[in-house]
Amino acid sequence: MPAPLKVALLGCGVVGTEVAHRLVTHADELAARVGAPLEIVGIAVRDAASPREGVTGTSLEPLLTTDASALVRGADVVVEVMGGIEPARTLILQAIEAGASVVTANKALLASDGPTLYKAADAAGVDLYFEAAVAGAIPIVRPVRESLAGDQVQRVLGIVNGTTNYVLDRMATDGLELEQAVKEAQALGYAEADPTADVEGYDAAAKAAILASLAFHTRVSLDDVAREGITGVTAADVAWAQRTGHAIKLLAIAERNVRDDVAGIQVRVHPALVPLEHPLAGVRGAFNAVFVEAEAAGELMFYGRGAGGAPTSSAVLGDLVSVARHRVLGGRGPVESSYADLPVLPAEAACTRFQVRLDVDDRPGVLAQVAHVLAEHDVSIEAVRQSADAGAATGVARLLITTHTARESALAATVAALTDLDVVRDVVSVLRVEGA
Ligand SMILES: NC(=O)c1ccc[n+]([C@@H]2O[C@H](COP(=O)([O-])OP(=O)(O)OC[C@H]3O[C@@H](n4cnc5c(N)ncnc54)[C@H](O)[C@@H]3O)[C@@H](O)[C@H]2O)c1
Ligand SMILES: N[C@@H](CCO)C(=O)O
Ligand code: NA
Repeated sequence: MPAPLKVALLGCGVVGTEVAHRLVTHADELAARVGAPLEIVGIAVRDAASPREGVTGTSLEPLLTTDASALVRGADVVVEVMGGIEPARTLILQAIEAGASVVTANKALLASDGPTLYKAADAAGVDLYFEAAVAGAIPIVRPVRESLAGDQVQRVLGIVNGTTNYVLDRMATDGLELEQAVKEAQALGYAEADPTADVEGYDAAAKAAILASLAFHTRVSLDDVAREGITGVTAADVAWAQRTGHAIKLLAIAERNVRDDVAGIQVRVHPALVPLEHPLAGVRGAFNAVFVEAEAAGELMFYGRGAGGAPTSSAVLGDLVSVARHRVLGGRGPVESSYADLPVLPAEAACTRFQVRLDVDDRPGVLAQVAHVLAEHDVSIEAVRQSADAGAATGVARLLITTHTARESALAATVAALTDLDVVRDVVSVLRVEGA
């Protein structure tokens, strides 16, 4: 068997500890799969003296170091699971310059500065793998980068944030308000003490940017993603969604689109109504799923755990085995593919169906006025439902309007005009309908 490959781990938290353990526990099998043993040469942490469950008192403890820079220079493969932009970015670049291949789980870094890393890896002739950065354990980066490399991806719809999926699911199953459900997610360790990155959609937006880059061979960064989190979703929205045969999901959407004869792509993250018959509607709890529509393959769905130490370590170790095999056998994996260079179209160009809930005066002619506003803005109505809803006051009717496909900008103008009508008391909610 060839000499061991030196593996440097950056970070020994939720993911790093699991990766280290599995490297030790399954050392023989991993060596057989790679064709060489994988030897951990060090684990970089902020404070080597602080006690760590599963590390302190084990054979891993002497490997802890606070000198990450020195560690990356002597490695064959660097596994970055520390997170954040700096020093992760500098350390990855140092590793690449020193000729090491890199495996990272860092979606935030890839979505903000991926091209710098890809370019450096390409120039140095080393691998940069990142399966764990999107939807944790679910194989999705590799299927899109490799298995679908001969196809034309048209659209990707993903539930890529487990925390928000858990929260929305709890709102649906027990009628919880958002705040209550977030507290529950925090108690279970899904949501951070500061849940902003999850509930405001930043985490999903980073993953959307990475998926869109891969699917459409185009550079897409976090700034290109139109983002709306779930903080505006109420228990009433969820109940109404159920009544009309939908689930509310936070979706990451990347799709081909055409605007003013210009072919481009659209990347957005927002809560959406998904018909209960759609496979994404059945993704419960903290699970993730990515639904891909490709020209030849048709519809595909990838489902599993998007977070957690063990599931995420599965993706990290899969990447580690791949890049290590390349070092043993020669060759490399795919490099960045951005040849298509499609423009990222503005959010207002997105086309989808909408469901608008309105409280209006309950008297003759009101429905006609409302319908006229939609017609004026070229928004076609698919269905209208009127109910004397519990929550609504006397003399007030609640209208639920579902539109045919309309442009985001047309819908926004419609909602503004509806708000200005005297007969409209309140535009209670506007939700996009996806996957229909
Ligand atoms: N936890 C998950 O479920 C999950 C899922 C997918 C991807 N990820 C990604 O994996 C990465 C790690 O996540 P985690 O949950 O294990 O984080 P964590 O906070 O549990 O662990 C981070 C580790 O990195 C170390 N570290 C941080 N900054 C450092 C620095 N400047 N110098 C030295 N060491 C430093 C910390 O000491 C700690 O050991 C992140 O990029 C995250 O986005 C996590
Ligand atoms: N916080 C993320 C996990 C890491 O990306 C989630 O809830 O899915
Ligand atoms: Na993944």
